[in-house]
Amino acid sequence: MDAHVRTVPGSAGKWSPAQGAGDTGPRPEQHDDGTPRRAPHITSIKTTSVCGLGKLGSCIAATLAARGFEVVGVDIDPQKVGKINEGLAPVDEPLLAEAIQTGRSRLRATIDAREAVATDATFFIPPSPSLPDGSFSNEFLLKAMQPVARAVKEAGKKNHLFVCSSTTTPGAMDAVLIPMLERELGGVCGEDFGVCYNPEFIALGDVINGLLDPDLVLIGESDPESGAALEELYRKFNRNSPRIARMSIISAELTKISLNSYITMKISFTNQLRMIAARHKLADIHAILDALGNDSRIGKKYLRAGLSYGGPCFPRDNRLLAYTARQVGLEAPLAEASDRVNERTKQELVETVDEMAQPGDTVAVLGVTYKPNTYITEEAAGLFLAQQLKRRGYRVLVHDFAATPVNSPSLHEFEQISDWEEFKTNPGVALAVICCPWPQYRELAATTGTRVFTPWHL
Ligand SMILES: NC(=O)c1ccc[n+]([C@@H]2O[C@H](COP(=O)([O-])OP(=O)(O)OC[C@H]3O[C@@H](n4cnc5c(N)ncnc54)[C@H](O)[C@@H]3O)[C@@H](O)[C@H]2O)c1
Ligand SMILES: O=c1ccn([C@@H]2O[C@H](COP(=O)(O)OP(=O)(O)O[C@H]3O[C@H](CO)[C@@H](O)[C@H](O)[C@H]3O)[C@@H](O)[C@H]2O)c(=O)[nH]1
Repeated sequence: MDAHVRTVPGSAGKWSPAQGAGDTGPRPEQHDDGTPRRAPHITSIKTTSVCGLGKLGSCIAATLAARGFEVVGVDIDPQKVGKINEGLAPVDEPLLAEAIQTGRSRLRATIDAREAVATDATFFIPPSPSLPDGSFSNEFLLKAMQPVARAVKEAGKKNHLFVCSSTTTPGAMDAVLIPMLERELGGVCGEDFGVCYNPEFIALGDVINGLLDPDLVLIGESDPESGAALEELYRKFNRNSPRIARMSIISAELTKISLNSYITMKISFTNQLRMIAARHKLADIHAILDALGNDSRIGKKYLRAGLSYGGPCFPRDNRLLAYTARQVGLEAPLAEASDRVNERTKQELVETVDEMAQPGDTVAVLGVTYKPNTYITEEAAGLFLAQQLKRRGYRVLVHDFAATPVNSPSLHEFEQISDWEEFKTNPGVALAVICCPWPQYRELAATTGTRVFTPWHL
């Protein structure tokens, strides 16, 4: 069987939108051989469990509890479990502590995954790190799902709903994760138990509001009953009335990475245009982008001239689309070009700074996170610049409003600017480069002897 287009086991052939309760048409009552189709008997979801209480999972658990659902949180990290049980936020995220307080009477956490069995549905949200070929590892999802499946089997439970919220390689749910569940449970997915693929479109720093008021809820479903149960949960959970898009699991896996890949394409287009405009003395990239953004087909969002995109999602989700194309014998030149332009954007920053100063000079790199309001430095332009300048023989000072050597160990190799209040009035360096648009950097005074380079045009 083609691992990337798996038929729904036990249903009449390939999943089609007509089988989704959110779309039109009746669900198939029979298999191809005429035997009656069973349904997994999933009804209303009142109690939930969330496996993986990290940056995303802890927010899902807390907001579910805050919105009235009973929640059991599961994590292999006893510290995160302990924090939740003490009513404290296990990760730094605005509004998370408040959500935990609001839902405290309905939220508890454990390291014992078997406790998830007592709930109607389990959301799985462990890491799915990138592998060197661009695909995402299934290892943590397999390890998180397996004990829950075993416990469901031991309990003789028939109607558990398994919801995967981690980002997966398209095809992995059907080729790897569902077959594991079928083996462990000794049943057929979509008949004896249900599976949904349900990634969230949240941005770090705004996760709680992003979960409660999303533009889109995406549900890939093994069968209409499972999709309908999850849709009903979201109708109670969301504060707005978002579009709930229901589809096959492979469609949802492709939708998830396509959305991020489309936006990275937009950012790279902007950077390409910025580099072209920079070669024309009278061209103003801001005037150009402002005009372009007025066309409703383009829009103003993510059309800001700045630096490269970074973080834990955009770069790797875009590369995953290219991997997914290669797996079916195709190229994804747009995704690959976005990646190349992004790498070129990083190099261009280093070259520009190298033209403004010289090895031996002291350069302050201000903002080493991939965006404001987070401590994450993964694939951040500022961190890349600091590393490259140090290699070229500059003395590099680093500052950030959230990232420190403690929460971002890659900063250990740099001298830190610890007192921003003092530095901002008297920088005393050859050059200061604002690599992340934290608004506080607007306060940086232009003083004699210090040049300030602001690629984000704060
Ligand atoms: N952070 C984001 O902005 C974001 C956004 C959208 C999607 N995602 C996706 O969500 C997933 C998780 O991301 P994250 O940033 O929350 O990761 P994270 O590393 O912050 O958290 C993962 C958590 O899972 C726990 N864990 C690991 N193995 C486990 C197991 N077997 N059982 C239970 N818990 C286990 C870890 O201890 C950790 O607390 C990834 O697939 C990521 O791509 C993340
Ligand atoms: O005009 C812009 C806007 C943003 N960025 C950069 O884009 C990156 C990502 O920013 P943002 O989207 O705010 O943060 P993320 O937390 O990475 O969220 C993205 O990745 C998540 C994980 O997949 C998705 O759920 C979200 O929808 C998606 O926005 C950052 O480096 C920004 O500097 C730009 O370069 N130009």
